[in-house]
Amino acid sequence: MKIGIGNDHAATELKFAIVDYLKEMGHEVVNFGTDTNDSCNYPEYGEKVARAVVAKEVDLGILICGTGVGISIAANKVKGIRAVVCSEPCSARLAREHNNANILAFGARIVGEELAKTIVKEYLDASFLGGRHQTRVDMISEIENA
Ligand SMILES: O=C(CO)[C@H](O)[C@H](O)COP(=O)(O)O
Repeated sequence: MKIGIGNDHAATELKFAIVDYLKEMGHEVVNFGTDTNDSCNYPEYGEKVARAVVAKEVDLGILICGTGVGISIAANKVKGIRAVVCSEPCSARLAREHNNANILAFGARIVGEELAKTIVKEYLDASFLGGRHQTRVDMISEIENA
């Protein structure tokens, strides 16, 4: 898959580790994040990845800030985005299976590198189950269109 990744200054090292991990797994990665530790503003990167996802320039997005919270809030302002913050792998898998989440977010100040990799793997290995879950995802889209 082609994965868009974005991060702020709190998550630069973890971003590099996740980029390497994604490439090891055979994914193509587009880096929209900062590559330095200089203080910056997470909404910029959340929006960039979100717009790439809705434009289908990438298949899915991964966002990392200090907590994963702010950057996912920013991404969720873009129509069509279902960004989720996950600090453990079960939620990451179910976010894909039930919610068809198109962006995974987590916090570099919350999860360590190995846990982050497990969260990413569970998310990417899962597939949307459709059925009753499609009905609910459609209802979320209707809220956006109201
Ligand atoms: O987690 C975040 C947003 O949810 C940011 O990474 C965090 O707020 C940055 O904080 P600071 O400027 O103090 O490094």
